[in-house]
Amino acid sequence: MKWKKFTLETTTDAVDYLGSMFDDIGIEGMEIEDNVPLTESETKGMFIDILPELPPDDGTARVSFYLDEDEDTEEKLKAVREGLEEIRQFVNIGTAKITESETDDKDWINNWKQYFKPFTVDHILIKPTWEEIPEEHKDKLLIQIDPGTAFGTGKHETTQLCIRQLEKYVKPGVKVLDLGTGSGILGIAALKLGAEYVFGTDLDENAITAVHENLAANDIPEEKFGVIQGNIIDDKATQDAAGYECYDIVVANILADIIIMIQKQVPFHLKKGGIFISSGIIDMKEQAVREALEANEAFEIIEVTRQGEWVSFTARKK
Ligand SMILES: C[S@@+](CC[C@H](N)C(=O)[O-])C[C@H]1O[C@@H](n2cnc3c(N)ncnc32)[C@H](O)[C@@H]1O
Repeated sequence: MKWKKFTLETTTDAVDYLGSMFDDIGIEGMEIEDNVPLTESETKGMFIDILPELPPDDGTARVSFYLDEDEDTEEKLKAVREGLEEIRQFVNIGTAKITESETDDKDWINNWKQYFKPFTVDHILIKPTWEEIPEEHKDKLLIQIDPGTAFGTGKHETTQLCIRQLEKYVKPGVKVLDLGTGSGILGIAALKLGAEYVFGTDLDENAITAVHENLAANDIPEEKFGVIQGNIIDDKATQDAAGYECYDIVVANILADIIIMIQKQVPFHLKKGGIFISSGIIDMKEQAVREALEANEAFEIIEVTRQGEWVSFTARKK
């Protein structure tokens, strides 16, 4: 589908009003560029390690919206301009200059799919659900994935670090807790490697749908993989749903800062002697995670693995 991109120069005070005006006239979605610092909870909700340095907030904002090439652009822009005049009555909307900055052919939701091709991690073949099995990999252990809008194609170094540790520690019949399950790729890998049952949690509601779809794609019965939206760090309902001291392995591929918090809770869910595989740790945060694990009397670190700039710690519950 072809889209036309329009960018409006405005103020941060006007942004909320613009959103509601766009809704009213049927423009779906908008992109906001401003220099307003993120709040602590916004930062926590983002999957990034290092925040970019922003120039000071000068109260200006650039708001972009997209119109389908086939719709009547002039009519929509007229409605936008009328809406702007109404908003101008009660809030400073800045210059309100609109520029058509780009015409592009994009399908943002699906474009990434052309770059997701089958690949192997040791003897495991990970392939998108829509691709054929390459002839030369017919003998591999197959995992089929469509992450949808959740995280986890398996391509990321942090996921591969976890898969390799799962290959090492999953024995037939084990129970696995997959924290930050995303597409469910790690839980599915564990089941394919012989695990009896997986329980997954994620903050992202899209993960729940993705896990169900990927279970179906891999012919895995739903009862083998329970999944809920929730935060095991501080939510008692999520902790109860996961259950206590019943897992042989806990795997968590999340950010270093989250691993530091989550490792305090993990021993309550692991059996004695159980294994905690943690990943998502950028090398500059390795020492901080190491210190947290060493300070946790329940754990002894048994292995540190690396891929690129990413680090994974494997610890055993004493
Ligand atoms: C890097 S992705 C990992 C996805 C998948 N497990 C993989 O290895 O490819 C991290 C996931 O953790 C989730 N997440 C972040 N904080 C979390 C928390 N406190 N509890 C559960 N999930 C969390 C994110 O929503 C995201 O889906």
